[in-house]
Amino acid sequence: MPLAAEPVEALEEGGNQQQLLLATKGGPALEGLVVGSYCHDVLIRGGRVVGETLGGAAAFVSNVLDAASPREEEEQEAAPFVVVSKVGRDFAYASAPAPARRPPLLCASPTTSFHAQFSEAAASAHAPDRELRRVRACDPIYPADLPDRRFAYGLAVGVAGEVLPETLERMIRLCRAVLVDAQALIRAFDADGAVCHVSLEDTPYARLLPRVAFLKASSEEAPYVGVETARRRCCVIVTEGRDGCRLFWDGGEARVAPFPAVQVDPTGAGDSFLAGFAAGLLWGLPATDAALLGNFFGAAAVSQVGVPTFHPKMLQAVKEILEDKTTKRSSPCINGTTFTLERSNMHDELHTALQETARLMSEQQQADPANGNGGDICST
Ligand SMILES: Nc1ncnc2c1ncn2[C@@H]1O[C@H](COP(=O)(O)OP(=O)(O)OP(=O)(O)O)[C@@H](O)[C@H]1O
Ligand SMILES: O[C@H]1[C@H](O)[C@@H](O)[C@H](O)[C@@H](O)[C@H]1O
Repeated sequence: MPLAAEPVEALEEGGNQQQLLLATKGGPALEGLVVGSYCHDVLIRGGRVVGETLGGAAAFVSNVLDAASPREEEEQEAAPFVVVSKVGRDFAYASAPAPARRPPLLCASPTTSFHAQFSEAAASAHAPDRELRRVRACDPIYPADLPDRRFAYGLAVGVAGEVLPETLERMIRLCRAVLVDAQALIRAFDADGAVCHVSLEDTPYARLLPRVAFLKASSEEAPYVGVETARRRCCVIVTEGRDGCRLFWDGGEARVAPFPAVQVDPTGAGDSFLAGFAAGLLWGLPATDAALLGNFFGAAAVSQVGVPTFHPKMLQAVKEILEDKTTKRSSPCINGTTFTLERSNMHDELHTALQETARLMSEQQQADPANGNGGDICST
Protein backbone atom coordinates (compact mmCIF):
# COMPACT_ATOMS: atom_id res chain seq x y z
CA MET A 1 0.00 0.00 0.00
CA PRO A 2 1.56 3.36 -0.98
CA LEU A 3 2.22 5.93 1.70
CA ALA A 4 0.38 9.20 2.03
CA ALA A 5 2.95 11.92 2.52
CA GLU A 6 4.11 14.31 -0.13
CA PRO A 7 7.78 14.80 -0.98
CA VAL A 8 9.66 17.30 1.18
CA GLU A 9 9.88 19.68 -1.79
CA ALA A 10 6.10 20.14 -1.60
CA LEU A 11 6.31 21.64 1.89
CA GLU A 12 6.80 25.25 0.99
CA GLU A 13 3.58 26.71 2.33
CA GLY A 14 3.58 28.29 5.78
CA GLY A 15 7.24 27.73 6.57
CA ASN A 16 10.89 27.95 5.74
CA GLN A 17 11.81 25.04 3.54
CA GLN A 18 15.47 25.02 4.54
CA GLN A 19 14.47 24.79 8.18
CA LEU A 20 12.16 21.91 7.36
CA LEU A 21 14.91 19.99 5.62
CA LEU A 22 17.31 20.58 8.52
CA ALA A 23 14.72 19.46 11.03
CA THR A 24 14.10 16.30 9.05
CA LYS A 25 17.80 15.51 8.87
CA GLY A 26 18.56 16.24 12.51
CA GLY A 27 15.31 15.13 14.15
CA PRO A 28 14.46 11.71 15.56
CA ALA A 29 13.99 9.16 12.78
CA LEU A 30 10.54 8.04 13.86
CA GLU A 31 9.01 11.19 15.28
CA GLY A 32 5.21 11.19 15.36
CA LEU A 33 2.55 13.92 15.32
CA VAL A 34 -0.62 13.44 17.39
CA VAL A 35 -3.41 15.94 16.71
CA GLY A 36 -6.52 16.12 18.92
CA SER A 37 -7.49 17.88 22.13
CA TYR A 38 -7.38 16.73 25.72
CA CYS A 39 -10.75 17.04 27.42
CA HIS A 40 -12.66 16.65 30.68
CA ASP A 41 -14.73 13.47 31.02
CA VAL A 42 -17.58 13.27 33.52
CA LEU A 43 -18.87 9.70 33.94
CA ILE A 44 -22.50 9.45 35.03
CA ARG A 45 -24.60 6.44 35.98
CA GLY A 46 -28.14 6.49 37.22
CA GLY A 47 -28.09 10.30 37.37
CA ARG A 48 -25.04 10.25 39.68
CA VAL A 49 -21.48 11.34 38.85
CA VAL A 50 -19.32 8.23 39.31
CA GLY A 51 -16.06 9.60 37.95
CA GLU A 52 -14.31 12.70 36.65
CA THR A 53 -11.22 12.07 34.57
CA LEU A 54 -8.80 13.42 32.03
CA GLY A 55 -10.06 12.46 28.59
CA GLY A 56 -9.51 13.08 24.93
CA ALA A 57 -8.03 10.57 22.56
CA ALA A 58 -4.73 12.49 22.68
CA ALA A 59 -4.35 11.57 26.38
CA PHE A 60 -5.02 7.85 25.85
CA VAL A 61 -2.89 7.76 22.69
CA SER A 62 0.10 9.49 24.34
CA ASN A 63 -0.11 7.08 27.24
CA VAL A 64 0.14 4.02 24.99
CA LEU A 65 2.71 5.47 22.58
CA ASP A 66 4.97 6.33 25.51
CA ALA A 67 4.50 2.83 26.91
CA ALA A 68 4.80 0.74 23.78
CA SER A 69 6.84 2.52 21.09
CA PRO A 70 10.20 0.95 20.33
CA ARG A 71 12.94 3.03 21.94
CA GLU A 72 16.63 2.99 22.58
CA GLU A 73 17.71 2.40 26.19
CA GLU A 74 18.73 6.03 26.66
CA GLU A 75 15.28 7.30 25.61
CA GLN A 76 13.49 5.87 28.63
CA GLU A 77 11.62 9.05 29.52
CA ALA A 78 9.39 9.78 26.55
CA ALA A 79 8.85 8.43 23.04
CA PRO A 80 9.55 10.85 20.18
CA PHE A 81 6.22 12.38 19.28
CA VAL A 82 4.58 15.79 19.45
CA VAL A 83 0.99 16.40 20.60
CA VAL A 84 -0.98 19.35 19.24
CA SER A 85 -3.94 19.84 21.55
CA LYS A 86 -6.01 22.78 22.82
CA VAL A 87 -7.55 23.45 26.23
CA GLY A 88 -8.96 26.42 28.12
CA ARG A 89 -7.75 28.05 31.34
CA ASP A 90 -10.15 25.78 33.24
CA PHE A 91 -8.12 22.69 32.24
CA ALA A 92 -7.99 20.51 35.35
CA TYR A 93 -5.30 18.00 34.42
CA ALA A 94 -2.22 20.05 33.48
CA SER A 95 -0.10 17.98 35.88
CA ALA A 96 -1.34 14.56 34.67
CA PRO A 97 1.45 12.62 32.90
CA ALA A 98 0.31 13.12 29.27
CA PRO A 99 -0.40 16.91 29.38
CA ALA A 100 2.59 17.54 31.68
CA ARG A 101 4.89 15.86 29.18
CA ARG A 102 3.35 17.46 26.12
CA PRO A 103 1.50 20.61 27.21
CA PRO A 104 -1.56 21.73 25.25
CA LEU A 105 -2.01 25.15 23.64
CA LEU A 106 -4.00 27.47 25.91
CA CYS A 107 -7.15 29.14 24.50
CA ALA A 108 -9.67 31.71 25.67
CA SER A 109 -12.49 29.19 25.11
CA PRO A 110 -13.15 26.52 27.76
CA THR A 111 -11.72 23.00 27.70
CA THR A 112 -13.82 20.52 25.72
CA SER A 113 -15.96 18.53 28.16
CA PHE A 114 -18.04 15.41 27.72
CA HIS A 115 -20.72 13.88 29.90
CA ALA A 116 -20.77 10.11 29.41
CA GLN A 117 -24.07 8.62 30.54
CA PHE A 118 -23.72 4.88 31.14
CA SER A 119 -26.78 2.69 30.82
CA GLU A 120 -27.92 0.76 33.86
CA ALA A 121 -27.82 -2.52 31.93
CA ALA A 122 -24.50 -4.22 31.14
CA ALA A 123 -23.44 -3.25 27.62
CA SER A 124 -23.52 -5.94 24.93
CA ALA A 125 -20.49 -6.38 22.66
CA HIS A 126 -21.72 -4.01 19.94
CA ALA A 127 -24.42 -1.84 21.48
CA PRO A 128 -23.36 1.71 22.36
CA ASP A 129 -22.12 1.42 25.95
CA ARG A 130 -22.68 5.08 26.79
CA GLU A 131 -24.39 8.20 25.55
CA LEU A 132 -21.96 11.04 25.06
CA ARG A 133 -22.86 14.70 25.31
CA ARG A 134 -20.41 17.47 24.57
CA VAL A 135 -21.11 20.17 27.14
CA ARG A 136 -18.24 22.52 26.25
CA ALA A 137 -16.07 22.89 23.17
CA CYS A 138 -12.59 24.34 22.86
CA ASP A 139 -11.29 26.00 19.68
CA PRO A 140 -10.52 23.90 16.61
CA ILE A 141 -6.93 23.02 15.75
CA TYR A 142 -5.88 24.99 12.68
CA PRO A 143 -3.22 24.02 10.11
CA ALA A 144 -1.02 26.85 11.42
CA ASP A 145 -1.04 25.20 14.87
CA LEU A 146 0.99 22.26 13.51
CA PRO A 147 4.80 22.39 13.62
CA ASP A 148 6.54 23.14 10.31
CA ARG A 149 8.49 19.93 9.95
CA ARG A 150 8.23 16.40 8.64
CA PHE A 151 7.08 13.47 10.75
CA ALA A 152 7.35 9.73 10.22
CA TYR A 153 3.71 9.24 11.16
CA GLY A 154 0.65 11.20 12.27
CA LEU A 155 -2.43 10.31 14.28
CA ALA A 156 -5.59 12.38 13.75
CA VAL A 157 -7.54 11.76 16.93
CA GLY A 158 -10.10 14.51 17.46
CA VAL A 159 -13.05 14.02 19.79
CA ALA A 160 -15.23 17.06 19.13
CA GLY A 161 -14.63 18.06 15.52
CA GLU A 162 -11.45 19.95 16.40
CA VAL A 163 -9.36 18.40 13.60
CA LEU A 164 -10.58 20.52 10.69
CA PRO A 165 -10.43 19.12 7.12
CA GLU A 166 -7.65 21.58 6.29
CA THR A 167 -5.76 20.48 9.40
CA LEU A 168 -5.97 16.84 8.34
CA GLU A 169 -4.78 17.82 4.90
CA ARG A 170 -1.79 19.61 6.44
CA MET A 171 -1.03 16.50 8.53
CA ILE A 172 -1.05 14.42 5.37
CA ARG A 173 1.48 16.80 3.84
CA LEU A 174 3.74 16.69 6.89
CA CYS A 175 3.59 12.99 7.75
CA ARG A 176 4.76 9.98 5.83
CA ALA A 177 1.78 7.94 6.99
CA VAL A 178 -1.40 9.19 8.65
CA LEU A 179 -3.67 7.06 10.82
CA VAL A 180 -7.12 8.50 11.45
CA ASP A 181 -9.80 7.77 14.02
CA ALA A 182 -13.19 8.03 12.31
CA GLN A 183 -14.55 9.74 15.43
CA ALA A 184 -12.47 12.78 14.42
CA LEU A 185 -14.30 12.98 11.08
CA ILE A 186 -17.93 11.93 11.46
CA ARG A 187 -19.05 13.29 14.83
CA ALA A 188 -21.81 15.89 14.88
CA PHE A 189 -23.59 17.38 17.89
CA ASP A 190 -27.29 18.11 18.25
CA ALA A 191 -28.65 21.25 19.92
CA ASP A 192 -28.18 19.57 23.30
CA GLY A 193 -24.60 18.52 22.57
CA ALA A 194 -25.48 14.83 22.12
CA VAL A 195 -23.00 13.05 19.85
CA CYS A 196 -24.46 11.82 16.59
CA HIS A 197 -22.80 10.75 13.35
CA VAL A 198 -22.83 11.92 9.77
CA SER A 199 -21.92 9.88 6.73
CA LEU A 200 -18.20 10.24 5.97
CA GLU A 201 -19.01 10.48 2.27
CA ASP A 202 -20.94 13.71 2.95
CA THR A 203 -17.99 15.39 4.69
CA PRO A 204 -15.01 17.29 3.21
CA TYR A 205 -12.77 14.60 4.74
CA ALA A 206 -13.91 11.96 2.21
CA ARG A 207 -11.68 13.23 -0.59
CA LEU A 208 -8.63 12.88 1.68
CA LEU A 209 -9.11 9.15 2.31
CA PRO A 210 -6.89 7.97 -0.57
CA ARG A 211 -4.02 9.81 1.13
CA VAL A 212 -4.69 8.26 4.55
CA ALA A 213 -2.93 5.00 5.42
CA PHE A 214 -5.32 3.59 8.05
CA LEU A 215 -8.83 4.58 9.14
CA LYS A 216 -10.08 3.15 12.44
CA ALA A 217 -13.80 3.04 13.28
CA SER A 218 -15.77 1.41 16.08
CA SER A 219 -18.54 -0.98 15.03
CA GLU A 220 -21.02 1.78 15.92
CA GLU A 221 -19.23 4.20 13.56
CA ALA A 222 -18.58 1.69 10.75
CA PRO A 223 -21.96 2.14 8.99
CA TYR A 224 -21.28 5.89 8.70
CA VAL A 225 -17.79 5.25 7.32
CA GLY A 226 -19.09 2.94 4.57
CA VAL A 227 -16.50 0.21 4.87
CA GLU A 228 -16.97 -1.18 1.36
CA THR A 229 -16.24 2.18 -0.26
CA ALA A 230 -13.55 3.25 2.20
CA ARG A 231 -11.53 0.00 1.95
CA ARG A 232 -10.85 0.79 -1.71
CA ARG A 233 -9.12 4.01 -0.61
CA CYS A 234 -7.23 3.00 2.53
CA CYS A 235 -7.04 0.15 5.03
CA VAL A 236 -10.07 0.26 7.36
CA ILE A 237 -9.98 -1.23 10.85
CA VAL A 238 -13.26 -1.86 12.63
CA THR A 239 -12.97 -2.43 16.37
CA GLU A 240 -15.55 -4.73 17.89
CA GLY A 241 -15.21 -4.26 21.64
CA ARG A 242 -14.61 -7.51 23.49
CA ASP A 243 -14.59 -9.38 20.13
CA GLY A 244 -11.36 -7.78 18.92
CA CYS A 245 -11.21 -6.17 15.48
CA ARG A 246 -11.30 -6.67 11.75
CA LEU A 247 -9.16 -5.16 9.00
CA PHE A 248 -10.51 -4.49 5.51
CA TRP A 249 -8.42 -3.48 2.54
CA ASP A 250 -8.80 -3.56 -1.21
CA GLY A 251 -8.61 -7.28 -1.95
CA GLY A 252 -8.41 -8.72 1.54
CA GLU A 253 -9.57 -8.75 5.12
CA ALA A 254 -8.56 -10.27 8.44
CA ARG A 255 -10.08 -10.85 11.85
CA VAL A 256 -7.83 -10.29 14.85
CA ALA A 257 -8.63 -12.03 18.14
CA PRO A 258 -9.13 -10.09 21.39
CA PHE A 259 -7.44 -10.42 24.78
CA PRO A 260 -9.12 -11.13 28.11
CA ALA A 261 -10.14 -8.13 30.19
CA VAL A 262 -12.39 -7.32 33.11
CA GLN A 263 -14.08 -4.18 31.87
CA VAL A 264 -14.60 -1.39 34.38
CA ASP A 265 -14.72 1.60 32.01
CA PRO A 266 -14.81 1.37 28.19
CA THR A 267 -13.66 4.99 27.73
CA GLY A 268 -10.52 5.27 25.63
CA ALA A 269 -10.51 1.65 24.40
CA GLY A 270 -10.58 2.75 20.76
CA ASP A 271 -7.92 5.43 21.34
CA SER A 272 -5.64 2.97 23.12
CA PHE A 273 -6.27 0.45 20.35
CA LEU A 274 -5.17 2.92 17.67
CA ALA A 275 -2.00 3.85 19.55
CA GLY A 276 -1.14 0.19 20.22
CA PHE A 277 -1.67 -0.49 16.52
CA ALA A 278 0.62 2.41 15.56
CA ALA A 279 3.25 1.18 18.02
CA GLY A 280 3.01 -2.27 16.40
CA LEU A 281 3.75 -0.70 13.00
CA LEU A 282 6.70 1.12 14.55
CA TRP A 283 8.02 -2.20 15.78
CA GLY A 284 7.96 -3.34 12.17
CA LEU A 285 4.90 -5.59 12.37
CA PRO A 286 2.57 -6.10 9.41
CA ALA A 287 -0.80 -4.39 9.98
CA THR A 288 -2.71 -7.55 10.93
CA ASP A 289 -0.07 -8.39 13.55
CA ALA A 290 0.10 -4.76 14.74
CA ALA A 291 -3.65 -5.00 15.39
CA LEU A 292 -2.83 -7.61 18.06
CA LEU A 293 -0.95 -4.90 19.94
CA GLY A 294 -3.97 -2.64 19.36
CA ASN A 295 -6.30 -5.24 20.87
CA PHE A 296 -3.89 -5.74 23.77
CA PHE A 297 -3.87 -2.07 24.74
CA GLY A 298 -7.62 -1.74 24.08
CA ALA A 299 -8.18 -4.54 26.60
CA ALA A 300 -5.77 -2.89 29.07
CA ALA A 301 -7.67 0.40 28.73
CA VAL A 302 -11.07 -1.01 29.65
CA SER A 303 -9.64 -2.59 32.80
CA GLN A 304 -9.14 0.79 34.49
CA VAL A 305 -11.12 4.01 34.91
CA GLY A 306 -9.81 6.88 32.80
CA VAL A 307 -6.30 6.95 31.32
CA PRO A 308 -4.78 3.65 32.48
CA THR A 309 -1.53 3.16 34.36
CA PHE A 310 0.46 0.25 33.01
CA HIS A 311 2.41 -1.98 35.36
CA PRO A 312 6.15 -1.73 34.55
CA LYS A 313 6.40 -5.55 34.65
CA MET A 314 3.66 -5.79 32.03
CA LEU A 315 5.44 -3.31 29.79
CA GLN A 316 8.72 -5.14 30.21
CA ALA A 317 7.03 -8.42 29.27
CA VAL A 318 5.44 -6.84 26.17
CA LYS A 319 8.76 -5.31 25.13
CA GLU A 320 10.54 -8.65 25.50
CA ILE A 321 7.85 -10.36 23.41
CA LEU A 322 8.16 -7.75 20.68
CA GLU A 323 11.93 -7.86 20.71
CA ASP A 324 11.74 -11.61 20.38
CA LYS A 325 9.10 -11.69 17.64
CA THR A 326 10.10 -8.74 15.49
CA THR A 327 13.13 -8.72 13.27
CA LYS A 328 12.84 -5.44 11.40
CA ARG A 329 13.22 -2.82 14.14
CA SER A 330 15.83 -0.97 12.17
CA SER A 331 13.51 -0.54 9.18
CA PRO A 332 9.96 -0.33 10.50
CA CYS A 333 7.13 -0.50 7.94
CA ILE A 334 5.87 2.93 8.97
CA ASN A 335 9.09 4.50 7.76
CA GLY A 336 9.38 2.44 4.59
CA THR A 337 7.67 2.83 1.27
CA THR A 338 4.87 0.28 1.62
CA PHE A 339 2.83 -1.44 4.31
CA THR A 340 2.40 -5.17 4.61
CA LEU A 341 -1.20 -5.85 5.58
CA GLU A 342 -1.46 -9.66 5.80
CA ARG A 343 -0.64 -11.51 8.99
CA SER A 344 2.82 -12.99 9.33
CA ASN A 345 3.50 -16.63 10.11
CA MET A 346 4.19 -15.76 13.74
CA HIS A 347 0.81 -14.06 14.28
CA ASP A 348 -0.57 -16.88 16.44
CA GLU A 349 2.63 -17.11 18.49
CA LEU A 350 2.51 -13.37 19.13
CA HIS A 351 -1.12 -13.65 20.20
CA THR A 352 -0.36 -16.50 22.58
CA ALA A 353 2.57 -14.66 24.16
CA LEU A 354 0.61 -11.42 24.63
CA GLN A 355 -2.43 -13.35 25.88
CA GLU A 356 -0.39 -14.90 28.67
CA THR A 357 0.75 -11.39 29.73
CA ALA A 358 -2.82 -10.04 29.51
CA ARG A 359 -4.13 -12.94 31.60
CA LEU A 360 -1.50 -12.49 34.33
CA MET A 361 -2.14 -8.74 34.49
CA SER A 362 -5.89 -9.21 34.59
CA GLU A 363 -5.53 -11.72 37.47
CA GLN A 364 -3.20 -9.38 39.36
CA GLN A 365 -5.55 -6.47 38.88
CA GLN A 366 -8.54 -8.41 40.17
CA ALA A 367 -6.58 -9.64 43.18
CA ASP A 368 -5.24 -6.19 44.07
CA PRO A 369 -7.78 -4.10 45.97
CA ALA A 370 -5.43 -1.12 45.77
CA ASN A 371 -5.50 -0.82 42.01
CA GLY A 372 -7.51 2.35 42.26
CA ASN A 373 -10.59 1.17 40.39
CA GLY A 374 -13.84 2.09 42.02
CA GLY A 375 -15.76 -0.82 40.45
CA ASP A 376 -17.49 -1.27 37.16
CA ILE A 377 -18.62 2.09 35.80
CA CYS A 378 -20.41 0.77 32.76
CA SER A 379 -22.83 -1.73 34.28
CA THR A 380 -24.66 -2.32 37.50
N1 LIG B 1 -14.43 -5.77 27.10
C1 LIG B 1 -13.31 -5.88 26.36
N2 LIG B 1 -12.50 -6.95 26.48
C2 LIG B 1 -11.36 -7.06 25.77
N3 LIG B 1 -10.95 -6.15 24.86
C3 LIG B 1 -11.72 -5.06 24.68
C4 LIG B 1 -12.94 -4.85 25.40
N4 LIG B 1 -13.50 -3.69 25.01
C5 LIG B 1 -12.65 -3.18 24.08
N5 LIG B 1 -11.60 -3.99 23.88
C6 LIG B 1 -10.48 -3.79 22.95
O1 LIG B 1 -10.41 -2.41 22.60
C7 LIG B 1 -10.67 -2.22 21.20
C8 LIG B 1 -11.51 -0.97 21.01
O2 LIG B 1 -12.75 -1.14 21.67
P1 LIG B 1 -14.13 -0.60 21.09
O3 LIG B 1 -14.44 -1.31 19.84
O4 LIG B 1 -15.11 -0.71 22.20
O5 LIG B 1 -13.73 0.88 20.74
P2 LIG B 1 -14.54 2.24 20.88
O6 LIG B 1 -16.01 1.95 20.87
O7 LIG B 1 -13.96 3.15 19.87
O8 LIG B 1 -14.07 2.69 22.31
P3 LIG B 1 -14.12 4.15 22.99
O9 LIG B 1 -15.04 5.03 22.18
O10 LIG B 1 -14.65 3.83 24.34
O11 LIG B 1 -12.71 4.62 23.00
C9 LIG B 1 -11.34 -3.49 20.72
O12 LIG B 1 -11.09 -3.73 19.35
C10 LIG B 1 -10.71 -4.53 21.63
O13 LIG B 1 -9.47 -4.92 21.11
O1 LIG C 1 -12.06 10.79 26.63
C1 LIG C 1 -12.97 10.23 25.73
C2 LIG C 1 -12.25 9.34 24.76
O2 LIG C 1 -11.22 10.02 24.12
C3 LIG C 1 -13.19 8.73 23.74
O3 LIG C 1 -12.50 8.04 22.76
C4 LIG C 1 -14.04 9.76 23.07
O4 LIG C 1 -15.00 9.07 22.34
C5 LIG C 1 -14.73 10.69 24.06
O5 LIG C 1 -15.41 11.72 23.38
C6 LIG C 1 -13.76 11.31 25.04
O6 LIG C 1 -14.47 12.08 25.96
